[in-house]
Formats: sequence, structure tokens, C-alpha cells
Amino acid sequence: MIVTVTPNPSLDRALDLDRLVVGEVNRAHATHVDPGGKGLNVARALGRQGVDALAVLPVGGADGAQLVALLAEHGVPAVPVPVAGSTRSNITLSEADGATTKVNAPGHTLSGAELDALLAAVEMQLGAAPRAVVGAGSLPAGAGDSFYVRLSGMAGRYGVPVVLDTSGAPFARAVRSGGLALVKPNEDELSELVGRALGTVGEVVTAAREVIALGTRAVLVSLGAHGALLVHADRTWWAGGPPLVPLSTVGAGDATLAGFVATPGTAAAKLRTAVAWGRAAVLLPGTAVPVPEQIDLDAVRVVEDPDPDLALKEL
Ligand SMILES: Nc1ncnc2c1ncn2[C@@H]1O[C@H](COP(=O)(O)OP(=O)(O)O)[C@@H](O)[C@H]1O
Ligand SMILES: O=P(O)(O)OC[C@H]1O[C@](O)(COP(=O)(O)O)[C@@H](O)[C@@H]1O
Repeated sequence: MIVTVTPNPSLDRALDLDRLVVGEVNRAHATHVDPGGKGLNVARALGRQGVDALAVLPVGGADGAQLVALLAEHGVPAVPVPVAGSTRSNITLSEADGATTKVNAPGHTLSGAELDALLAAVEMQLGAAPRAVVGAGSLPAGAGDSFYVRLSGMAGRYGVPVVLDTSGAPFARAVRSGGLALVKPNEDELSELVGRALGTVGEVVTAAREVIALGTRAVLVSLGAHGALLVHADRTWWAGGPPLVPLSTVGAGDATLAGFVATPGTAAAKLRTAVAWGRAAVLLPGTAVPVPEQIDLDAVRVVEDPDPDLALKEL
């Protein structure tokens, strides 16, 4: 069993357009409503691939009720923690050439008591010794930056590995506090964390090793169309595949993380699966998650210790 925690879930609303013209009236030819939020998507992707997963999330208001109904409809085991504020809606605009424009709402803040209730709901699951707990996504505005530090401390007391995918101040706080099994920043999130641009494989590896030096075991850096790098203290792997024209890139990072945690075996096998799940996700509309028949492991090439001088754009 893998437990995911999403402190700021959303109802993802997507509109498919031929081309987005900013400042004009645009007409969509299709719309999608999906459960959203990083931990939820990880649980959805795991479930679709037959891996036991449970999502813990706060829910409130009409959109929260719709989110719970959608999770039930999608067969995602979930522990909804009722909160006073309304669950947010995030908007995606997907263009025919694969360009994705996303607007994420800040999310209604959670009170101290609600944050405690969310952690208590996770703690109930930790007693059953899950394989990992995945904390993922932003924290709602005003909730403070320390939620993932508390989550990691709590999971540590139960001996459960913690995997984290977040950004900004909550990411920096959690990395500084250490004790994480894996983090999954994308290139921008890692660059923001270390405060400099990352243009080459070597620059990404150096940045990832700064994270590792603070007490994280492994860093999985997703690079959009250029695949992903997995960095350990002493070794590095890159994986990627031939170019694709995405339908919607929303949820690709979450599918990537799900593929990684789902896979037993070697680092290379985990990375290959992660990239294959991410690639499958971009070929689906809205925030859809792939089924096993949509995963193409053979299309993904894994390279051990890639050349540090290679530009990310050349991967
Ligand atoms: N344009 C794309 N073409 C091919 N694969 C992609 C594309 N965008 C994303 N992916 C796949 O999805 C993974 C995650 O995407 P990325 O954009 O890095 O994550 P995030 O959604 O967290 O920002 C990538 O590692 C890659 O395998
Ligand atoms: O919590 P954040 O950072 O605002 O992100 C939430 C959004 O990210 C998603 O989880 C998708 O994430 P990825 O594209 O990184 O996989 C959406 O479902 C959701 O709308």
C-alpha cells in the first residue's frame, strides 16, 4: 500500500482549443473535469496500474463534494478530511500543438486544527506500515510552510519512507530538514531551490547532490520533453524517448512519480517505468491517468552516467 497526501487538492477543469489567443474570446471544442492535485493523481495513476494506493485529502464546499464523487466514480480509495473552506478549481487550456497553459488557484487556507486533522488521518494509515507515504503539491495559501516537515517527522517515527513532490518555500523547508527518501522536482523547481539556472546535465546533477547532502536519498528531476534524470550520491541515470505531441501535459509529473514508486528493482528499471508513465500521461486529455496498455516501456532509453556537459535541450 502507498499512501498519498494532497494538502491542496483541486477539481481540474480543462478546455481543449485549437489555438489560444490571449486577450480575445476563445472557443473550446471539448471540456474535461478530473480529480486533481499531485498526491491524488499519484494515487489515481497507481490504482489504474493495479498498485494499492490510498489518497488522504482535505475537502470542502460544492467542488469538494464533486471531487469526492469523482474519486468514487474513478474507484480511487480515499480518506476525505472535511474542512470549512471550499476545494479549489484549477484551469488548463490545451492547444492543438501540445502547448498547455495552466492557472492554479491558491486554495482556501486550512486552519491549524484542520492541518492537525489531516496529519491525524495520515497517521491512522501509518500504523498499517505502508511501503511509502507520498506528500505532493502546493500548500494552500496561509497554511504555513512546515506541513511536509511535520509529515516527514511523523512518517519517520513509523519507519515509513517519505517521497515528496512540491515547490517553493514548502519544498525548501522540507529539503533543509532532511530525512526524505526521494524528491521529484521538475527543472524549474530545482532551479528555484538552488537559486540558479540549470542548463546542462552536470548542473542538474550538482544541484541534486546539494539536496542529497542535506539528507535526501535520491532526486528524480523531470525535464518535460527531455525525459528525466535520477541522481543518487554516487551515480546518475537519464531516461527519455522519441518526441511526442502532447494532448495535455497536466498530471505527467504525477504519473512519472507514480511509475517510480510503483516499480520494484533497480534504479534504472524504476526510472524507465517512471518516464514511460509520464510519456503515456501527456498523450491523454485533461488530467487523465494512463492504463497499462498505454505504457510503452520499449520506447524509453536509459543511459547510466550521462555526459555532464550535455545541454538539457540535447537530451
Ligand atoms: N512535451 C513532452 N514530450 C514528451 N514527454 C513529456 C513531455 N512533457 C512531459 N513529458 C513526460 O512527462 C514527465 C514529467 O513532465 P514534467 O513536465 O517534467 O513534470 P511536471 O508536470 O511535474 O512539471 C517527463 O519526465 C516526460 O517523461
Ligand atoms: O498543488 P499545485 O502545485 O498547485 O499543483 C496542482 C496541479 O498539479 C497537478 O497535480 C498536475 O501536476 P503535474 O502536471 O506536475 O503532474 C494538477 O492536477 C493540479 O491542478
